[in-house]
Amino acid sequence: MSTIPHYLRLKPQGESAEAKEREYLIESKDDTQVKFVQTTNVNKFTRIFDECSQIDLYKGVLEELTQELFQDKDSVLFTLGPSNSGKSYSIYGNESNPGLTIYSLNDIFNKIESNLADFRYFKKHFGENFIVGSSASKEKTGEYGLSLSVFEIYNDRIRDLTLDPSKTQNQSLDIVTDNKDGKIKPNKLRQIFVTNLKEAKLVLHKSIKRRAVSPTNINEQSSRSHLFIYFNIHKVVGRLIKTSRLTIADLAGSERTKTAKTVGKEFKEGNYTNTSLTELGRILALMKSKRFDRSILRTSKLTRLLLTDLYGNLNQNRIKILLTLDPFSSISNIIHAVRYIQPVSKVTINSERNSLETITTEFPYQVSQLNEEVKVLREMNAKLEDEKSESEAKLLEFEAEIRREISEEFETKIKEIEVLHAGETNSLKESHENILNERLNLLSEDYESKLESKSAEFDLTKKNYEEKITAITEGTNITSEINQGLKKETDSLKLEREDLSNKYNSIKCEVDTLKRINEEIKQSVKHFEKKYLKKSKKVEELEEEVKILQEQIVSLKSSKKRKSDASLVYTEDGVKKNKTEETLPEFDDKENDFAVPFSPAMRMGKSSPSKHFKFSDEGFGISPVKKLNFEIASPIKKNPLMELNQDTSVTSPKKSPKKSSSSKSPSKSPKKKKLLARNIIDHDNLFEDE
Ligand SMILES: Nc1ncnc2c1ncn2[C@@H]1O[C@H](COP(=O)(O)OP(=O)(O)OP(=O)(O)O)[C@@H](O)[C@H]1O
Repeated sequence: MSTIPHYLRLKPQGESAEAKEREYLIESKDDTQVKFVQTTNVNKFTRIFDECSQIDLYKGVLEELTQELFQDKDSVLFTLGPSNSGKSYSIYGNESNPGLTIYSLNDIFNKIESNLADFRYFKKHFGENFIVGSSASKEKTGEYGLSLSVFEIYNDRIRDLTLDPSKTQNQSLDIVTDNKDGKIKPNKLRQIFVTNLKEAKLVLHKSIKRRAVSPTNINEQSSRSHLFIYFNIHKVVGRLIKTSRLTIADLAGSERTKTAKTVGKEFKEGNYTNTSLTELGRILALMKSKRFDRSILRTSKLTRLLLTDLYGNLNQNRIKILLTLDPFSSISNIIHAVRYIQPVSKVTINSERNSLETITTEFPYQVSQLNEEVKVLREMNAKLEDEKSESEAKLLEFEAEIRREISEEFETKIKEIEVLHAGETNSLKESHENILNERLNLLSEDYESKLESKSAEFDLTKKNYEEKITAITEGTNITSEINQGLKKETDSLKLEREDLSNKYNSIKCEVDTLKRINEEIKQSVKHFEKKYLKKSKKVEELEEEVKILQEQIVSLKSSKKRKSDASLVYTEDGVKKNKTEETLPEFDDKENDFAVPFSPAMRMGKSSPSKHFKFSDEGFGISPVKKLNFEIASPIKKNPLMELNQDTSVTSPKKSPKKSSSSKSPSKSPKKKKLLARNIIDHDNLFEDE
């Protein structure tokens, strides 16, 4: 006979100066017993771990349970202890000091990694709550598989920690027996299939991070929930899947709320924790009693999940408890925590390990019988489930039927009541109608008299208005006459305005024409002025030439006189006579005054006058000077516009109508022809002038 294995781990003092100042609360101790200060009792443990490494703890506590997983044995290890005493450290550890779970996983994978089965077997068996990662391979032909489940009990609610917290805010899973593996567990709890240590560590790390923690006076990151980890080893046996489970539970700190100085939410959490731990202690104590009833486990979720396994496995040594204490903390917390473990130390169990193997070899018939029984029971269970759902459906139908019947019953009752009250209603209706009629009569009389007085008033008002309308109509007639007169006047004014505007337009046109003419005249005057200046220049040149000619004439005259003097003969009467006097005509200097039009070229001695004028001995019938005189005088006397036209015709030899008669002579040069034409014109003009 022995007790349930229960271990104590003592937290080391720590290196900080503050830690070193703290009092050591252990009076005496060895490998299995410890006595704390201020206490009289000696506390016994299966083994006490002081200043031990993580691996030593694993080997001393969990290694055995891990190995037994492969012998189809379920195991439970849970840690107890005040806050900050090292429960989480022992179970998970840290990067440099991995905890019990990591060593256990490492051992599991060492066994199964080369013997993994195709995950589809497990998926098919467990269904939607069996989660397979992308790294899982189908090609495996081994027999094992490992899945992890992580959940917490927080304020008596169960939450799956493998799910995102946003999806599990108000989650509270029920506890059920899973038909697939026959285990008690939270309903729809996810099982995460992992194929190597790295994956398994990741699942653990992620899930533990989601655990409810809050600061207490003792620990900044105090775990406020009971955390459960399931290592499910699945084994393919023919067409069956066998599952054995290792449960590791990290229970919330068992410190007294007074020491933890918690308030509000934390105080409530503390109460839940303490209640569940007290319940755990109570049930552990009861377990040794013959009066123990399995139904007592149902009192809390913690006891149901932990002690159902404990109860079943009690005699098989597959349950272990680890208490962690900090011997440098508070004695009251230590005593408080030890109190939970005391009942366990008193529970004696059969040291003979009645494993399944021994049972199978010793009682093969009974085992096969029991297996048959289990099979039948499972079938019955399935049938009962079907019946249950059928009954539920029937219940719903039945409920609907009852509702229908009740509503029909109510309807008939309502009708009966209506019939009962029909007579009463009619008499009431009549009396009400009478009262109403009387009131209506009174009201109508009153209204009629009021209506009469109002209609008289209306007639009077109507008459007044009619008179006013007549007066207004008369006034309207006068106004229309005035309007007509005004209209006529307006029309005539309109006509007048049209007339005036027409006149204005024509005057405007005239003014525009005059302006244009004026502009043309201005242009002509300008043109003429230019021409006049040109001609004046020409006149000056001609005058110059005339002067030269006159000088020549004078010299010619004097030479002529000399010649005539030389030919003079005295007549009988003493008068000097020219020898040729009879043949020569009388020559009046003034009358026959002429000028040879020398061009500037002639004056320069480049051309002789004889080239331009033909001096005939027969006489000078036409005087070019006359023409010159006319040309000088005419621009001043004539209309400038006429002058412009004449000038154009004269200066343009092609257009001149007079040119044709004189230019016909083929013997004459163009210059001579021009001069000849001018002489003819001059001749005509001379006659006109005369
Ligand atoms: N055996 C040990 N060796 C070294 N350090 C330890 C040991 N035990 C605990 N610690 C340290 O003490 C601190 C508190 O430990 P831990 O968080 O495990 O306490 P806890 O009991 O889980 O507290 P709570 O219940 O409040 O969550 C941690 O920093 C941890 O590293």
